[in-house]
Amino acid sequence: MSFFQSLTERDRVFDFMTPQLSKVDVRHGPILYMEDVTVSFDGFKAINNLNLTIDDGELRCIIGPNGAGKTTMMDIITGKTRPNQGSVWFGSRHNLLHMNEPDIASLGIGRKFQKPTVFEALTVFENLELAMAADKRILPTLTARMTGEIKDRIDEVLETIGLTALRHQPAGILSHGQKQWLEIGMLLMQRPRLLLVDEPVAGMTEQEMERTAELLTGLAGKQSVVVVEHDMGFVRSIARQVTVLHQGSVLAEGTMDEVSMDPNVVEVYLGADEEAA
Ligand SMILES: Nc1ncnc2c1ncn2[C@@H]1O[C@H](COP(=O)(O)OP(=O)(O)OP(=O)(O)O)[C@@H](O)[C@H]1O
Repeated sequence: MSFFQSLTERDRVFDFMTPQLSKVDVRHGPILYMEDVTVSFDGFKAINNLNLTIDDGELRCIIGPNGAGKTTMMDIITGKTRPNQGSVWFGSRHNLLHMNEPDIASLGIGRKFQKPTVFEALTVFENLELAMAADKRILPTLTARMTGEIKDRIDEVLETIGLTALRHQPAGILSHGQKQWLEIGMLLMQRPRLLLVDEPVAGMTEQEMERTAELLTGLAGKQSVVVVEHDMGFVRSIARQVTVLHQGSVLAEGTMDEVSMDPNVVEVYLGADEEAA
């Protein structure tokens, strides 16, 4: 095929769309590797010798009581908080402790905070477009051809998040759940390899929770997804592997059934949760 023919291929993904991501090397191990990580705040160990690995394409749920260190763990992965000791690797090539927040994000680690922060006055479509344009690697090289590719990507993401019919509506009219999906879509625009999702179903209706479960389980495989969630019913509906954090360390790991039967977990977390329910 000639060079000019290759330029007209419909399904071609230009290098600028996935430049760093292909460099994440998972051939010999997990996509995320945390070993012996400790973080102290004024002498208090919010994370204490934490060991955690996430496999490529895995969907992992992280649960644990308030103050267990879940948010701090996400902050370490995204470069917001630096640990006092330990190693954190993305694939086998990228030492995240040597990188800053923007570089970690452009490597393909996306984070969804609990509160949706979509641009309410813009349409659903424009929000997705903006998420792509925010990628500094793309803006200077935009051409009509590439804009077409971005439109295709937006259509694909709209389909994934179930908002195709609402594409031209302002994001401000969306329900809480739809805003959460749109924000996940905004992260997907940049084709992340690892998505960190903080309490995605807080404040959602039952129906929205079901749709979110479908969305997250559908994303797994294509990317790795780490979900921090307090709603045990939701965790049970999506989780294959669950990690229970307690006092900054892993207390238990396994299927939801395995961890629910672990006496230590029942004592510090699930027992109290079920009594409260
Ligand atoms: N910047 C900080 N300075 C001091 N202490 C902090 C700081 N950030 C977190 N902590 C403490 O570290 C511990 C772990 O907090 P973290 O927010 O990571 O827990 P969490 O598991 O996310 O809790 P929650 O479920 O309530 O969100 C808590 O005791 C918290 O008060």
